[in-house]
Amino acid sequence: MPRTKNKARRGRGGGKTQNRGGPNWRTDAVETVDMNNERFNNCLREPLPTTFRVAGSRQAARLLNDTIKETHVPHLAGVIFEGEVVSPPTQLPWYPDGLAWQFNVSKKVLRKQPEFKRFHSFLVFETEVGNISRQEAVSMLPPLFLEVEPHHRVMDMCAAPGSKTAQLLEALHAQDTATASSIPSGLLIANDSDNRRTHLLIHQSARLPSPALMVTNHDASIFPVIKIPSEQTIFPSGTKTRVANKRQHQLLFDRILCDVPCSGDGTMRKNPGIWKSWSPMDGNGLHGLQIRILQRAMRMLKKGGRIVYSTCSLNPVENEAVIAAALKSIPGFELVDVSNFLPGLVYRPGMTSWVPSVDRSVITDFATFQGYIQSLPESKREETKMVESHWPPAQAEAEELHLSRCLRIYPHLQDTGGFFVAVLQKSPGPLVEASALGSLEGKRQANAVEGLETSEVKKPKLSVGDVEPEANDGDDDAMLQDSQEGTESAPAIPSEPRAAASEKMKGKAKAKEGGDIHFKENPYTFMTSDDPIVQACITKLNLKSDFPVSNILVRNPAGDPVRSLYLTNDLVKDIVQNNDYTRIRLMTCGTKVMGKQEGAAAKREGAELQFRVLSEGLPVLLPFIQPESIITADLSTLKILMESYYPVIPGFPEPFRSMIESKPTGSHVVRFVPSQAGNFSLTHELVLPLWKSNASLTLMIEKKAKSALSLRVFGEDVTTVAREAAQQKRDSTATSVEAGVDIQGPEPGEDVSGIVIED
Ligand SMILES: C[S@@+](CC[C@H](N)C(=O)[O-])C[C@H]1O[C@@H](n2cnc3c(N)ncnc32)[C@H](O)[C@@H]1O
Repeated sequence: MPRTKNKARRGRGGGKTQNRGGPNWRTDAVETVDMNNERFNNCLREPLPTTFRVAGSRQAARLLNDTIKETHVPHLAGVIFEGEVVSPPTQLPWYPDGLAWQFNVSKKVLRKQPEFKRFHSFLVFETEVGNISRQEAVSMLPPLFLEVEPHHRVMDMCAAPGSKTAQLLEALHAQDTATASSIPSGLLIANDSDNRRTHLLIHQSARLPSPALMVTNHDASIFPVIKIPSEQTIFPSGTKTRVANKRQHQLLFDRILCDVPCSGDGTMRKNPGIWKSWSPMDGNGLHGLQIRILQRAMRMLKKGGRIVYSTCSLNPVENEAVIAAALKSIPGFELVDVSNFLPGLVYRPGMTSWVPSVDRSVITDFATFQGYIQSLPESKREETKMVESHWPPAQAEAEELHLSRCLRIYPHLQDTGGFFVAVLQKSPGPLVEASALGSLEGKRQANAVEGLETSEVKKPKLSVGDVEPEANDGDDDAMLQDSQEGTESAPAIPSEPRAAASEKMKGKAKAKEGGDIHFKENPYTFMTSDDPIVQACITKLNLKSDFPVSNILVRNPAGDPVRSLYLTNDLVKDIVQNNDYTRIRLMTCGTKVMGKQEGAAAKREGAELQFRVLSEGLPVLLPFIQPESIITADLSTLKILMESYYPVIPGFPEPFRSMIESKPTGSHVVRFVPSQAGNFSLTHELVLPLWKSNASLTLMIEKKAKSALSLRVFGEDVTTVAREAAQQKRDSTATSVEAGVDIQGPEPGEDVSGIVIED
C-alpha cells in the first residue's frame, strides 16, 4: 500500500506517533528498502488493461483461439490511430496454451478504428454466447492452481458471480470435444451465501452446461455435511444387509476453492472507490469469517486433496494471517511450493511478519497481541475486536509453516490487479502422533485436538441417516466435524456478537433436524425410466441404449414434465436422492437437455406434447444419438438458415432438401460438415438443433449465438435480427437528418456488450 496514504490517515487520526513496528503491513525487509517505487505508484493509478480468456472445452477453445491468433491479431498489428501506434492484443505469458489475452486501447480506438471495431464486435458476441470470458488476469489464477480433473469432486465455497466456477467447470469437462460434451464422473458444487448472487451463478453456468454441476446457497463457514451412499463400504460379514444398505457417508472433496469475501484493496485499479473508502478495519473484520471458511474447507477435504485460498486483497491480515491461523488449528495440512507451477508468472513470496492496524486511524503501535492488550485499560479488553491471529506467528513458526510459499501478486509486476493465492495440501497419510513430531507440528496437532475437545472426548453416535466419513478415507476429521459442526472452536478467531451466534446455532439445530423451512426453491424429482415422455424423447432422438435414462429429472414435487427435462451424472443423482434439498439449499443441478415445444405453431401441428433438444443440452446428448439420425448439411444450407427466421423447405439445395423432406415434423439434429460457400469456408464441424414445421425450418439457437456464429463463419452478421437492426438505424438516421437532429447511434454490439470498456 502507498506509504503516503497511511501517513495522511495517521495525521487525520490525530495524536498517535509512528511506532517501533513501522507502518502497516510491514515486513522486516521493508525497514531497509526505499519504499518509493514510482512505477508501482503510477501503476496503481492506471486503469487495468482489458483481459479475456477463451472459454469452453479445451478443443473448442483452441479452435477459437486460432481464429484470434490467425485472423484478428495480424490485422491489429501495426495499426496507427491519430498518429499513434496502437499495440495489438498479446497473450498472457503464464496462461496455459496461450488462451488468455490482454490489450490496452482506448474506447475511442475501439469505436473508430475499423480493425479494432471489428475485433470489438467479435469479442462482444463471443462473450455473449460464453465462448470468451472477460476476466481479470489475476482472477484466472486460483482455478489453475487447483488442477481439476474430470473425476474430481470439487467445491467452490464462495462462487458468485462465477468466473472461477466457469474455469473449474471447463476443467471438469476437459475431455469434451468441440461439438460433444462428456459426462464427467466428478462433481462441482458452486456455493454462495448470497441468494441473489446464486442466480448470477446459474446464469453463468448455463454457458457451459454440465450434468456434474450443483449450485447451493449456504454460508460456506457452516456448509452442511453432504451424504452419499456407501456402496463401496466393505462391512463385516455378519452385518445385516438392511444395516449395510442404510449406511451413508460424508462426501469429501478432492479440490476446494476458497475465493473468500475480502476488503478488495487489490482491485483499486478498477474500483476507484477503494481509494476513498479503504480502511484497515475492513480486513480486520473479515479475518474471522475468512478463517472459518478455510477451516470448513479443510474439514471437507479428502486426504491428499488440495485447497486454493485466494483474495483480491494485499492485506496480510486477510491472507497470511488467515493461512497461519487455519494451519495451526487443524493438523495434517501444509502449504505447497508452487513457485515453478506457472512459468512466466511474476510474484513475490508470502509475508512472514507484519503489524496489524488496531483501529481506523492505522495505528500500528503494537508488535504483539499481548502488547496491544496490555496497552488497553482492563475494562476495555473484553470489547476489543482484535484477536491474536491478526498478528503474525513467531518468526520460527512462520518459517515452519512456510508462509513464504504463498504468492503475492503486486499490480506493477505484470500490469494486473493485486492478488493473493495460497495452495494447501492435506497429507495423504494418517496423522502422525503429536509426541513423535517436531516441536511445531506437535504443538499444531495438540492445539488442534484442544480446539476440538468436546467431540474428541465424546465420539458422535451415528443417528438416523448413519453418516460416516467417506469410506475409502477413514478420516477422523470428517467424523468429528459431523458431530460438532458449527461448534468448532479454533483458537483466537474473532467471535461474533453472542446473540447473533446463538441465533445461528438455533438455526443450525433446526437445519440438522431436517430441511430449512425458509428455503423456497422447487425440489428436483427423478423420472422413472419408463415414463412415456422420457421414452418418447428417446425414440424420437434415437438415443443409444447407454443413455443414462434414469438420471433425468424435473423441477417439481410430482415429477411432472411440465417444461424442461434435466440430466445429471450418477454422483449428482446420489446427492439429490440422499439429502434433503432444503437442508443443502439446492438452487439448481444438472443441465437442461430437453424443453417442451411451446407456441401456436406447435399446437397447430400437434407437436405441443413434444419435447425438443435444447441447444445448451445438445453437446451432452450428442454422444448418445445414433449417427444415422443426425442430418448432414453444408455451409450454404447454414447460410440460408441464418439469413431468415423460417426459410421454406423448397428453397434449400439438394441433397439436404430431399433428406429433410423425408423426416417427420419436430425436433432434429443437423451436423454441418466442413465445406465452402462462395468466399467462405466452414473449417470445423458444427452440430445444431433444428425444428421442422410443415413448410419451413428453424435453427433452434438463441439470437445472439446466431450472430456470434455468423460473425465467426461469414465475417459479418447475416442474421435477420442484424439486418433489421441495421435498417432501423438507417431509418432513424434518415429521419433525424431530415429533422436536422444530430444523433449518435449505438455502436455495433454496444447494447449487448457485457464487455464494458473503460476509457
Ligand atoms: C470474492 S467474491 C467471489 C468471486 C467468485 N469466486 C468469482 O470468481 O466470480 C466473494 C463471494 O463470497 C460470497 N460470500 C460472502 N460471505 C460468504 C459466506 N459466509 N459464505 C459463502 N459465500 C460468501 C459473496 O456473496 C461473494 O459472492
